[in-house]
Amino acid sequence: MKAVTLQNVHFQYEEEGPAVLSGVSASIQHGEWIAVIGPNGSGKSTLSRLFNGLLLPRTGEIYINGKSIFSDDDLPVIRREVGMVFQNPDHQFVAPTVRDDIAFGMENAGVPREDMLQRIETVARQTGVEDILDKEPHRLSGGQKQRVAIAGVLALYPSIMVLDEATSMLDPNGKQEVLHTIRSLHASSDVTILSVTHQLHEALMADRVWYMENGRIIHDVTAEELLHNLDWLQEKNIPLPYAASLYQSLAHKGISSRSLESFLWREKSR
Ligand SMILES: Nc1ncnc2c1ncn2[C@@H]1O[C@H](COP(=O)(O)OP(=O)(O)OP(=O)(O)O)[C@@H](O)[C@H]1O
Repeated sequence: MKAVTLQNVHFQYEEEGPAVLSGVSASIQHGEWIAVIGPNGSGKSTLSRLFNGLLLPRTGEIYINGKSIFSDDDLPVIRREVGMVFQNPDHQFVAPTVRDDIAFGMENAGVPREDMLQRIETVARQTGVEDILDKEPHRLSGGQKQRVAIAGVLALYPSIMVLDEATSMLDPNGKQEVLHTIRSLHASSDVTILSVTHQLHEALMADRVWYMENGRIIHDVTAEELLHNLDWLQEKNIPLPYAASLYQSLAHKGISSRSLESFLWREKSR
């Protein structure tokens, strides 16, 4: 059974409005990390919001861990199984301290108190927020806030985590902190990850990349395949990471640089 199956999914926000998703079919294996890239307005965020039924397709089917998003019985289960982290770290807090904030979702889900304490400890360690549990969320840096948001989602033991441009509002340090957290989560757990991003170097950290255009996934490739199609990426006006752009310039001059290629791979697997 796949973690996610999308079958010919169509979506539009208004009855007579334009098609936003036009026949999306794809699937994700358990434990896989998929990054979604593509131009503004191509439907990336909309697609990510279908994963936990925040939005429902007009037509088509979505199965999450084998359960249909259209089943009234399964939808509440799906909502528990899919954790969402959004772009703006300031919009995700409800409690006066980090600890209470992580506990909030668990209280709503009826997690027993002893389990809650244990889970807070575990997810705080996973996201590196152990030392700020008693702090007020609004006093934290952007990277810390997003890691607390991820901790709150992880505490509910999701099997799928959707991150919609979770690093885009962060400074370079904050981005690094959050990416480090996602990478170690991917390496150490079997949580399935879908991350929407405009940054190619972030997308290259994933196992597979979906490139969207006009409401369709027009490329579904491994990160390796993407790295070997740098010319195509440039045609699509996707800014290349510096090392990739240097590699491409040298390749165009007929200089093949094995050491730069291995550097790119080291960057990817770091
Ligand atoms: N709530 C909404 N109501 C109506 N139209 C919407 C709504 N949200 C998004 N859209 C439209 O749907 C299309 C896809 O938007 P979406 O945010 O999914 O794209 P995106 O690829 O995530 O874009 P970006 O990279 O700019 O975030 C756009 O044309 C957008 O204007």
